Amino acid sequence: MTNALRAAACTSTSRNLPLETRFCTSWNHPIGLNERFYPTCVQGCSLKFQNPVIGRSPTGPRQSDFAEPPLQTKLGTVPERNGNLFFCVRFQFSRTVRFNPSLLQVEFKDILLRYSTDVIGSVAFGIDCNTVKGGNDDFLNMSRELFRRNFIFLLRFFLISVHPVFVKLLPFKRIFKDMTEFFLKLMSDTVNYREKNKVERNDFVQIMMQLREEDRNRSTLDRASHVELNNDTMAAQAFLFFVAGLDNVANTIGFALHELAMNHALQRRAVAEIQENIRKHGSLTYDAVRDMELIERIVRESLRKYSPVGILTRQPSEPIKIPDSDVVIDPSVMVWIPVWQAMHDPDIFPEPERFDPDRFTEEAKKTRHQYNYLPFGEGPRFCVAERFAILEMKLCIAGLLQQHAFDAGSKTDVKLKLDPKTSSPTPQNGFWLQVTDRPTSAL
Ligand code: HEM
Repeated sequence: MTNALRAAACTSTSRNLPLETRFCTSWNHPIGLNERFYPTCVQGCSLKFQNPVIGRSPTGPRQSDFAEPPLQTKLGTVPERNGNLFFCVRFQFSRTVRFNPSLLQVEFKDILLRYSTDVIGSVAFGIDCNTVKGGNDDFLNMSRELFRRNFIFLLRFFLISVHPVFVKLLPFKRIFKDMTEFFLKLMSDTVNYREKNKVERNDFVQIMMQLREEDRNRSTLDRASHVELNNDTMAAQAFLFFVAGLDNVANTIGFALHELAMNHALQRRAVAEIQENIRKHGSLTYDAVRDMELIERIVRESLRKYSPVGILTRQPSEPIKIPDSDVVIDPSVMVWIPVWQAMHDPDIFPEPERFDPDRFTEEAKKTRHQYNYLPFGEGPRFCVAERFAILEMKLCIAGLLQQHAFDAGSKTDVKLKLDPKTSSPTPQNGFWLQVTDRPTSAL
């Protein structure tokens, strides 16, 4: 048994994860940077992994980049993407109606992947991919390639989960040569175009360009303490967003839609909340989406029941004793934190297979330890884009429910079969749903 597996085994027997308050200070991300492969976009050797001891790189994204008000302005481009999404659903809808009037069914997995690709393309790379409308397929092909479930994908995932040394040993840069070159060129073209034409957009590329400018004005000594932001490191950073923000988002929305289709009472409550907030704010604005508490609880419950992340990997920066035991985790040990298991523990979330957004009311949350629910991780390495992702998903669900009613159709797997070949829950047969137009009188 490897050290990592041993540590995982001992944490999984402990219901109160041994993270406690020192989670934020005493646990590092175990994957280190390997200069030789830097900046291989593909293996995430981006600024994220710059310095596992210090935590986030000073030039990497900051949580504040995703907090209001910048979040509000970044989201400005998302309704536009939502517009395309509705167009796509309508297109599929009219096509199915035309070909087979009895089967008004739409497969959402592909549409949602296109939606999240368009959002990340716009937010992280500053380009309009329009994949939902069948535009830039290069970008979409990259996302499909990235999540292709083949032997290399599984091997790569398994090996880097077991030990960070595999990030150093495996020639990822060579294996994913085309992908690496694609993203490096994309970033350098975008930055060069903006510099030449003095274009400014409200997106992540702009933030990185500003940080690079600030960095240039720092002293040489100051600059030497971290990696320089240049087109390559910016591409690596944006690529991390690309990896982190596609499948997770698409699947979480898909599972939520599936559960809403199976539970009409819940769907009616959700639609009532959407109607109320659209009436209050005039349309599906940022404020309207922010105020939708039930939709947020639906997203959070989808993240609990179908968490895209099964384990978190950490390495203690000092020996850590597991409370109420004689187990001490040595800093040389890599630890797997079984977040999936905690979120399916019947003592913490009774009847864990039941989809119940009310587990996330303020009162219900007070009854649990905060580390029992970790879909976005915790501590210095937690997901920088949590708030952004939640809003992106809420906006998509609210927009779809505003226009359509969802139901199970003949192609729907009422009890979704999950694909055993994937590292995060993915429905084997996609998200087939029966879709009907919601009468305008309902809104
Ligand atoms: C359903 C949506 C998402 C889930 C469940 C999710 C989950 C996570 C988790 C668990 C981590 C921490 C990994 C660890 O502890 O090792 C993480 C990190 C990260 N996520 Fe997300 N994420 C989501 C969406 C996004 C999106 C949309 C973006 C980009 C726009 C994003 C960007 C990042 C980045 C940059 C990190 C690395 C943070 C760092 O270590 O500095 N994520 N995410």
